[in-house]
Amino acid sequence: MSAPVEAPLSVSLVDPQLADAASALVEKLVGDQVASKLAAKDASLWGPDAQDEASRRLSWVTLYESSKPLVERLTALRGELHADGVDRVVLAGMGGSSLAPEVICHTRSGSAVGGAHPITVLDTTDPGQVSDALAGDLSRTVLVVSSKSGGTVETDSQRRVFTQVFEANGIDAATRMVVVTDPGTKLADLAADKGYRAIIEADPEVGGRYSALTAFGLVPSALAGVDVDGLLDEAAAAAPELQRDSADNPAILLGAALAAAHNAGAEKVVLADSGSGLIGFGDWAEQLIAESTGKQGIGLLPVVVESPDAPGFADHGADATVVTLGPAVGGAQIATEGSLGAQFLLWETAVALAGRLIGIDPFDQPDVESAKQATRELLDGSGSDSDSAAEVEPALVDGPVEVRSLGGDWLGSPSTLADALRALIAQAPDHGYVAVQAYLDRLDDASAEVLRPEIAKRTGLQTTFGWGPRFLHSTGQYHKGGHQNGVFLQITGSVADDLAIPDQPFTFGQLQHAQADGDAQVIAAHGRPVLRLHLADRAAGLVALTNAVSEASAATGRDTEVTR
Ligand SMILES: O=P(O)(O)OC[C@H]1O[C@H](O)[C@H](O)[C@@H](O)[C@@H]1O
Repeated sequence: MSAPVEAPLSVSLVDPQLADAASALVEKLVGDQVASKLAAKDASLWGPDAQDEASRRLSWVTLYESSKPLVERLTALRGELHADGVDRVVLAGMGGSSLAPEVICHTRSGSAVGGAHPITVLDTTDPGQVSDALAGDLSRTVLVVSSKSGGTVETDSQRRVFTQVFEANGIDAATRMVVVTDPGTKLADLAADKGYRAIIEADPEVGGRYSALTAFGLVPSALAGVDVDGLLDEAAAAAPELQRDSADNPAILLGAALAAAHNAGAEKVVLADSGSGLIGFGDWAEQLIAESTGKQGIGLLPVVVESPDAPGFADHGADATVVTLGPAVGGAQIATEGSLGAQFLLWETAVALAGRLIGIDPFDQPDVESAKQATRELLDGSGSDSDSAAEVEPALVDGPVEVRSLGGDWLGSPSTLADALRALIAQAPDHGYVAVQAYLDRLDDASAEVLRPEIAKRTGLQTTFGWGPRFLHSTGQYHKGGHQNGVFLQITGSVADDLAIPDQPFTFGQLQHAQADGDAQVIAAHGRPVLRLHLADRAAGLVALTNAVSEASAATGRDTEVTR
């Protein structure tokens, strides 16, 4: 048992106008006793249509207790693996099955029990990035295969290739596989059949994005050396405060403020870290907010920015609410502070409460499946090739960048990449947003991340950045289900060395491109413009693209840089 945890948790509504707008909603939540009803797992809180789903999705409110028995088992498993010389943890998992352990491991690497151990999170189909993970020291590697549904194609593909490469290196793959999944999935059956090292069943009554404190968050983190008992204690220490029907309950304040902002047209939630010490928390919150609320044409769009100084934060417009994780700085309207375990529970509770106030079901994700379906059809050949972005002749080839468009006849006849970017930006309505979707290698092509602040600075539009296919399991729901005012910049890249997926008729490279094509088709079918840029040379293409963004801003009429 860890030492008792003092977990000061606070939400400050710094902006008086927002605090004022939120106060009526705070009163309503308190009067309706929503916090205590949620603590009692009352599934009726989101209305009759959501009740059935909610009745199977509320175990997250007490995970700080129900996950405790896992701790001992995980400590023992880690000890056994270490005794075998296995201390490199690779995690195969998407969305809710990898975002929380990534934050936990990075945040806690300084406070790990018995010394920190690295974790490699593999939430990608990029052949280069998967190959790099395979090139690590396999003699010391355990693969945690995490999937609630047990059927996610990225995770299954990673499991297949690791199995093959373990065996090729003379390692019994079954001894290196730890599976986390819901009871009764086909992954659970396969793991039992093959005699995998461990099968850890997760609580099926918790959805993926609320599963930080279930086996999905705890197994990889504990194997990587994190004190997960302490994390649960942090959440336990915060719980009484979050369950109180009181106007100073931090979750009530945060949920009411987000809903009040949404209802006043400030539906983008810009998240910047201001010294919280929680590394990557914004990426975890992004999935929680986008998938929980982005549906029925409304919702909150999370925009994770580099710092409170980054474009989109201090210079935000009336369409955005700016939030610091950590102390309020740089014009923050809301600030949240607290330990990691406490902040997981705070944000989960606040988003569930905001969902009630906005009028959506926070536990479903009705638009995620459409892109998966389109990808499957492209891979099995049942989709029409003419629907595939890759099959369309480029409108333009500018140096290393091939330019195509989907979602209407808006591109015209660009003569440069900068023209094409201008045409895309011109499609954004006032208070719209730009989504940059990079189907590239998150490590080797990391320079792509500069596109977000550059585009935001030069257009004055809120701009998000996501690695594909990672974001499909996060903001992907919002893009299709939320406010339909986005324009989409999709980037794919050439594949130098493709990687086969054992016993599948497609490679990682083909899967990655089919995921890009499938999502582009679905977004275009919603009538939204997609500019598809294929980088025939990734490094040169990213340089050309960054230059084109500066060039394009000179004539978009949206260049706010000069006016600031
Ligand atoms: O854990 P899995 O079943 O593999 O699912 C991984 C992810 O898949 C989908 O995209 C869902 O929308 C996400 O909420 C989920 O986290």
